[in-house]
Amino acid sequence: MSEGTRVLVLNAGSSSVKYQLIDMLDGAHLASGLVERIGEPSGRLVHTPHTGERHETVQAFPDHSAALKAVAEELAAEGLGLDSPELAAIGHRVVHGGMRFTEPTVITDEVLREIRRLIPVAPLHNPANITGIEVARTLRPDLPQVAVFDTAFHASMPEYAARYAIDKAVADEHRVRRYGFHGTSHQYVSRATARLLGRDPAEVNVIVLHLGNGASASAVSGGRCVDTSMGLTPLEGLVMGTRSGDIDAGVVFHLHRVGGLSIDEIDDLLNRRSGLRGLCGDNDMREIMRRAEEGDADAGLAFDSYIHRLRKYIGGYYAVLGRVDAIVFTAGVGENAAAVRAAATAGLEELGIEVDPELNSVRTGEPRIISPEYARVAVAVVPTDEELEIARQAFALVHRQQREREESGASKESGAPAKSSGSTD
Ligand SMILES: Nc1ncnc2c1ncn2[C@@H]1O[C@H](COP(=O)(O)OP(=O)(O)O)[C@@H](O)[C@H]1O
Ligand SMILES: CC(=O)OP(=O)(O)O
Ligand SMILES: [Mg+2]
Repeated sequence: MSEGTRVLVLNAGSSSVKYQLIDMLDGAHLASGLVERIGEPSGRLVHTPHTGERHETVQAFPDHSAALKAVAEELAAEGLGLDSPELAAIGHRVVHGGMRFTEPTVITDEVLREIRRLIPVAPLHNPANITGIEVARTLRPDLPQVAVFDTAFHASMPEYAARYAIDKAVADEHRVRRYGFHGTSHQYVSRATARLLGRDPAEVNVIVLHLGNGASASAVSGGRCVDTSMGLTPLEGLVMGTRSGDIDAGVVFHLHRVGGLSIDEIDDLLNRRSGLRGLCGDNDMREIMRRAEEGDADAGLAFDSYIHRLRKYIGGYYAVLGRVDAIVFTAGVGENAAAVRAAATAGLEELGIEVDPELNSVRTGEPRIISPEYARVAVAVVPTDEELEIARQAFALVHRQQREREESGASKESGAPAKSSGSTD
């Protein structure tokens, strides 16, 4: 076991890899970066060292393996290579953990098989996560590789929120239930919001709106998730960049029977050609707001549909929680789009929800409250840091296992019965 204090976190997406190297002694981000457009003729690696200038490399990255090797070289050039004895673990974001993985887990061959088995319920995400794990294992086979699951935080949802109202036997046989995603972000942001309010997370009720490319809402009560908008797959819920969110399941039958589309075509339609992109051709909120401002009707409708769905979830989770202490916006759109925050909360004064236009327009990377002081519900913007949360959880697990091994070694030497390894697999 290494004495290292650093964790490399990999968040491998379908065509990108985000990474961060974090020192757990002080939480310092030693380096971070992003490889984009993997598999395309022209890719891009943006690397940001702890000190010094961020720099870009434009070149083709034919696959995830090439991308991760380039990341390893960037880190090595700064003396932060993957061969460093200071690395304690590599933490991986894994999107779907199914029923089984509700805790951070050291990745064995068997764990990897289970993550692979879950590909059909996270087709955009789990395959990339697996590639990241496989490449990292070949680069550092001796290091613990830890999976932190997007679904884990939502495992606390009560059955009545997690169940679909369908035949129980069919649901059980195929493990059809609502799992929820972006859990690492919802967990991190809900806690950070409690801190921002100067309150104990165990006391506060928060509605978290994670609005990135994928988007989800959650209702968090006393630090535990009680409902979330994504379901069996990351398709349910809010209107997203390219995903439809909530839809009548009858649309699928209709498109198949009457429209003649195959199931795979409908899958592609709802996951990749719907949401904002489906409504107006663009999936970047910046571009949509610009077009809407210029009077483009499709962009205007896309924006309004996005906001309408968001408001339905705010209202729904208000009722689920009964009392709301804070509504918090996070991820690319939530952190940056003041117009989305203003529109999502407009006219809700009767519910104690109000946003101060001046506070809302401040641009900073710091967690902040944007509601007036007198408002009953605090409205906040809290930048998410999934990578830091993954690093914390991976490091804590590796340490716990090391301590348990040491204790069991000591008890064997003293002749006392050994404790179990406490592995979470
Ligand atoms: N200044 C901005 N204004 C509005 N939207 C923004 C801004 N910056 C980023 N975004 C939106 O954030 C999205 C990406 O969010 P992010 O959380 O990085 O997504 P993901 O992690 O899912 O890739 C982009 O698609 C873009 O629409
Ligand atoms: C689960 C999910 O939607 O993730 P992302 O936002 O990274 O696509
Ligand atoms: Mg994200």
